[in-house]
Amino acid sequence: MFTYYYYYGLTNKYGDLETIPWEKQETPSKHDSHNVIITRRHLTECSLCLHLSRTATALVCPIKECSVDSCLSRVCCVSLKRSRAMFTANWWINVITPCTIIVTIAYYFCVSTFKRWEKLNVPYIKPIPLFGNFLNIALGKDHPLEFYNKIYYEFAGRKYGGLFQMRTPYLMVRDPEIINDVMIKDFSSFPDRGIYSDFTANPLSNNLFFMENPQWKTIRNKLSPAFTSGKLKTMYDQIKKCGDELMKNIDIDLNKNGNEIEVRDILGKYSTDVIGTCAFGLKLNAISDDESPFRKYGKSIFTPSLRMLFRELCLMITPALLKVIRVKDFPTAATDFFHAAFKETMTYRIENKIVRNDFVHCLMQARNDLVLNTDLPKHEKFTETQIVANAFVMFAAGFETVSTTVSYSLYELALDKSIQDRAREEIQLKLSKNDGQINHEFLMDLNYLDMVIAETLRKYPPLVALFRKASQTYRIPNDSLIIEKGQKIIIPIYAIHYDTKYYPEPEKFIPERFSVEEKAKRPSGIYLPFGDGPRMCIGKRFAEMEMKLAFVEILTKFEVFPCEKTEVPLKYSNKVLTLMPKHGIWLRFNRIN
Ligand code: HEM
Repeated sequence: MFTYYYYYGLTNKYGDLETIPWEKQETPSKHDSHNVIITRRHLTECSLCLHLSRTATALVCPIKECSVDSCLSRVCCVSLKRSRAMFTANWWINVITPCTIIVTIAYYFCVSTFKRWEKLNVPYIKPIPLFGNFLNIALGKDHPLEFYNKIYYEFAGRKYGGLFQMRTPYLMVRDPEIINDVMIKDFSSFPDRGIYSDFTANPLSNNLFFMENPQWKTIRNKLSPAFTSGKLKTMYDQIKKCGDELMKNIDIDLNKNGNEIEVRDILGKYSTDVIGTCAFGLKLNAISDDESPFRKYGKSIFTPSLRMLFRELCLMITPALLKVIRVKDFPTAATDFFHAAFKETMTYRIENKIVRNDFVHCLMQARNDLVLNTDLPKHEKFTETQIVANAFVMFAAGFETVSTTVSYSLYELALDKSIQDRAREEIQLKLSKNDGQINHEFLMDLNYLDMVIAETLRKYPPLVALFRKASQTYRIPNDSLIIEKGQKIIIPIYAIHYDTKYYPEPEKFIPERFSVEEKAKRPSGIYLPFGDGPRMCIGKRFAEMEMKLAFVEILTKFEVFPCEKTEVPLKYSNKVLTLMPKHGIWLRFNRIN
C-alpha cells in the first residue's frame, strides 16, 4: 500500500498558484473545482518535490500519469528538474550572462558623461572608464593639488578646460575675468558649491558650507552680523584669554620636549579654545586639554581616514551611492558630542539669562527668528539641528584652517630669519607706541604681519580649489561657451597661486608681494585663499584677528628656528583634501630674554 500526498494548488486567473494547502490521505481523492488543480504523486518518486512540499512552497507536481502540460502551475518538479539539469550543464552561462549585463550597464553608466566636453568643443583631458581623470587620486598616489596643477598646466594658454572627477564632468576655469564673473559679478547664476551631502545621514552637515539657496541666503544673513568688526572687537577679550592659554601650553611643551615643538598640535589647541569659547560658549579649561572630549572629537574630524577617502570616491562616482551606502561625513561620536555640547550651552544661557557677544548668541537669535518664530510659514522654518549644525561649521571650518596657517607661517619665518626679525620689529615698535597694550586696534595696524599672513596663504591655501554649480544656463561673456544648468565648476586656487605669470618665483616666500603697490599691479581673481564674492569665507576677519594675536604672543616671547625634525621641503598628506603637512611641523623655540 502506497502513501499518497495530495497537493492543492489554487490558481488565479493568470494560472499562477496562490495557496497550497496539503494533506495526507490514505485514499486518493480528486477535488474538482474549476480553479483547483489536483495532482498527485508517489512520494518516493520525487525527492525534489518532497523537499519543497515541506516548506509549502512546492506547488503542484505532475506525476507519471500527469503530463507536464497538464500542470497549470509555473513551478513543477519536472520543469525544475530540467532547469536544474540545464543549470548544472551550463552554469558558466548562467553566471557569466548576468555578470556581463551588469558590467556592461555599469560601464555605460560610468562613461555616459564622457562626451560632454567634446560636444561643447571644450578642450579636455581624455578620461578612463570609472575613474575619469582621477585614477591617481583614487589610488592615493597624488594629492588633489598635484592633480589640479597638472590639469591647470595642460590647459596653459586657455581660459578653461574640461575634466572628469570619476564620471562627473567639471569645468576648470583659469581665466581671472571669468573667475570674477562666476564668483562675484554673476554670482546669481552660481550661488551654490554643489558639494553633495546627505543631510538625513549627516544632520550636522546641514550648515552654511553645504547648504544651497534659498536656505543658504537666509542663514548667511542671520550669521553675518556676528562677524562685523564691531562684534569682533567685543569678542577680542575672549580670544585674548585663549592667547594666554597658548603661551602656557607652549611652556609646558617646551619643558616636556626640550625646546622643540610640533607647532600644528599646539596651535590646534589654541584654535580649538577660540572656537570652543566663541561658538560653543564653553569655559576655557574645559576645552583644550588633550583629554577633553572637545579636543578629542575635534581632532577626530580631521584625522585622515579610509572613511573620508571612500566617501569622496563614492561622491565622485555618483551622489546616489552615498544615499545607499550612507557613509558619514564625520564620525558619529564626534557629531553627537558637538550636538549635545551646543544644546547644553543654549539651555544654560536661556535658563540663566546669560547674554554674551559671541557666535552662540548670534545662533540663538537665529533660532528665535527661524525655528521658534510662529509667524514664519512652515516651508521657511529651520530646525534646531540646522542651528546646531551652524555652530559645528564654525568649528569645522575654523579649527584646522587657522592652526595650519599659523604653523606654515612660523615654518617660513624659521627658514628666513630676516623676515621673522622684520615681523617682530614691527610688532615691538607698534607695541611701544600703544603703551604695551595688545588690543583689536593694535592688531589691525600690523601691516607687515598682514603681508606675511597673505604670502603664507598664497603658498599654503588650506583649500586647494573652490567649487561652484550653475543654477541656470549661462553664457560666458565674450565667449561661445554656454554653461548648462547644474554644471560644476572648479577654480584651482593652488595652481593659480603658483602661476609664474602672476607670482614670479612662486616657491619663494616673499611677503612684499602683498605690499599695496604690488597688489595694485595684479588683476583680481588670482588670490583666493578665502574665496570671493557673497559666498566667500564668513570667518575671514575673525581668522585674521585670531592668527595675528597668536603671532604677537609667540614672536614677542620666542625666536623660532628649524630643527633636526623640520622637514624641508614639506610633504603633504594625500589622504585629505586640505593642505595638511604629512609629518607635522617641528620647530625649535628659543626664549627671548
Ligand atoms: C585661515 C583661515 C581660513 C581660511 C583660509 C578659510 C578659507 C575658506 C574658504 C576658501 C572658503 C570657501 C569660500 C568660497 O567658496 O568662496 C571658506 C568658507 C567658509 N569658512 Fe572659512 N577659512 C578660514 C577660517 C574660517 C573661520 C575661523 C571660520 C569660522 C569662525 C570659517 C567659516 C567658514 C564658513 C562658515 C564658510 C562657508 C561660507 C558660506 O558658504 O557662506 N572659516 N573658508
